[in-house]
Amino acid sequence: MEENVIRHDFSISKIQRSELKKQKPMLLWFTGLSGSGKSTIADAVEMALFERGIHTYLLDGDNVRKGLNNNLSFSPEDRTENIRRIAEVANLMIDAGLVVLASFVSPYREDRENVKRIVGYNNFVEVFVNTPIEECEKRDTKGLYAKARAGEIKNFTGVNAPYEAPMIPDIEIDTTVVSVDEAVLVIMGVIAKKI
Ligand SMILES: Nc1ncnc2c1ncn2[C@@H]1O[C@H](COP(=O)(O)OS(=O)(=O)O)[C@@H](OP(=O)(O)O)[C@H]1O
Ligand SMILES: Nc1ncnc2c1ncn2[C@@H]1O[C@H](COP(=O)(O)OP(=O)(O)O)[C@@H](O)[C@H]1O
Repeated sequence: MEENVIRHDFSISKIQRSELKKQKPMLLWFTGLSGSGKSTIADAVEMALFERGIHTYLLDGDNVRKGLNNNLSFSPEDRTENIRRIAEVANLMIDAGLVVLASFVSPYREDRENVKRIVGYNNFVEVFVNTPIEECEKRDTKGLYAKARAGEIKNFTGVNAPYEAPMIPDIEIDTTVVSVDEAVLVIMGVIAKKI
């Protein structure tokens, strides 16, 4: 089917949309265990960008797994499809000129590689929120680690499903030693030159 779909060349380009917004679009990808601090830091970075007049959008579990991807489970195949769809949505948003922030466990290295392929390596910044599992489990903000330990969740990342850490992330943050404000400063420092 796909071979019969022929792309139409529209008049307004990605570059023109980006110039109108006076910003360079990109994807800031937050990966890490549940409870590591991805959403908290992504939220704070989005606020910092917003205050500087940057047009953003934050993709995370609430607006994706409850909507677009509400037919997907946490099996390896469904996680791969989850991340693929998110990457395609992020790519459209990049095309629209936005700075996109995405906060997903995204435990598989190959899935994250695929995100880079889809959006383009130059548009991608990987933030590894590398908080030790002991700390994530102590926080247990949603009570999910307790459920997973009790055997009530069968493939919970870090407990009974793998997390493949990035080899060379662009930014790495351990929230046991870096505060939210410090994390924002580090991230803003790295992306300031790119936007
Ligand atoms: N089995 C299992 N493993 C990991 N996480 C689970 C699971 N079941 C539910 N949850 C909750 O769903 C959030 C992770 O969804 P993601 O879409 O980010 O996961 S993935 O990227 O497809 O692996 C994750 O949210 P965060 O805590 O924000 O990371 C969990 O709260
Ligand atoms: N330095 C920090 N950075 C980010 N979150 C932190 C930090 N210190 C404590 N926390 C707390 O850890 C929890 C992280 O939860 P959340 O951001 O939802 O993680 P995730 O999105 O990775 O599941 C929040 O309750 C947050 O207040």
